[in-house]
Amino acid sequence: MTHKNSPEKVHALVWEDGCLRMLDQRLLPAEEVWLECTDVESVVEGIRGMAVRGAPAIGIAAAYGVALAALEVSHDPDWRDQIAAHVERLAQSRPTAVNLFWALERMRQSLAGCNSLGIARSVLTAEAVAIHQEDAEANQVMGRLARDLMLENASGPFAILTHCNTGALATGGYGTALGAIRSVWDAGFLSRVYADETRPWLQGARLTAWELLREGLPVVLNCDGAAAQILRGGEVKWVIVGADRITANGDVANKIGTYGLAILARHHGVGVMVVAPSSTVDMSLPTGASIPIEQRDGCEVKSIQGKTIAPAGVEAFNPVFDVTPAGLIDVIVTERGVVRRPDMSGMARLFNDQASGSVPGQASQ
Ligand SMILES: CSC[C@H]1O[C@H](OP(=O)(O)O)[C@H](O)[C@@H]1O
Repeated sequence: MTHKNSPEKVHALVWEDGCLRMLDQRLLPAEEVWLECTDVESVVEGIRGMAVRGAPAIGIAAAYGVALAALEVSHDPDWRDQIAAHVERLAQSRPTAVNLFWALERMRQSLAGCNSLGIARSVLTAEAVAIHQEDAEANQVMGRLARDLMLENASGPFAILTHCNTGALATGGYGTALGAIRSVWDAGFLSRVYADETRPWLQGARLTAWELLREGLPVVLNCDGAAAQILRGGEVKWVIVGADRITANGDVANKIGTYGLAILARHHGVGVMVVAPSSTVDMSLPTGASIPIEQRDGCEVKSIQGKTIAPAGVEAFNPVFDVTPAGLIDVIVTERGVVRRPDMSGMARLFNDQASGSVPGQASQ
């Protein structure tokens, strides 16, 4: 077991000599265990089983999966088809985060330019590393943009509430919503950050609290049901979340519970900010109604880390994302810029190059 996480820097994924090391987030915060992925199937299982999760991190892992595919296939005449079949397997791992399909399309385009397996092996590895690095850099840019926007009207430190985990564990590093929170903290304007526990998978309790506590940020863990009372108190100025897919009109798919949080925030006059890189934008879908929402096994609702908390026979409803309409979002921050009061024209201004539908969004049937 190799520890790659230092107190100041957390990684979800580490690529080393043809091996993708994946921090198994299912075991956090109790244990830091690294899975050694040397074939595509282990990456597919890691994404599907949520050893790695978080929209950008899923895309990055899938990109490395394609690089592993090139290393895995043999020098047969149909090597290109074999890689394409592995890409298809990766595309089936989880349906909602468009970052997965965006990354796979970028790897497909890199593969198309390779005329030998030897070249494909080095080109695809370099492309996956680039996707990883670009995401980490985008998060730094978004952190600055979000911080500057929040400080526009700030007379002093303020509190933020966040949902799920959008930190280094969900991205190429630093985080999206958590990147914005880290940037406000570094500027001396963060009084407290409330982290929703985020039932049923507990990304907030197990991951966000872990990330922020190890860096000394003033994180307070709360039950999802306490968010209304917290927002009513007036201390929180912003609800900041990530995204798994943003459509052409600014609708946002994100962790289940985000929609309700946005309604609460609007009711209490609290700003709603979505922070997400352009790899999360899917201009091929006109509204959030077309976003495929992942339904996971009801056992995730009826148990916690293997301990049953509900009668075995009860039916469970477990959609793990919901869609927040653009009208409930005050601002979307991307590395390309900021969209205030998001709508079709605001999104097109920044993402017109994708408006042609070139983004491979797997729309629901
Ligand atoms: C940086 S965006 C992370 C995004 O992904 C999470 O979902 P999951 O943990 O199921 O992959 C959640 O929607 C976060 O907002």
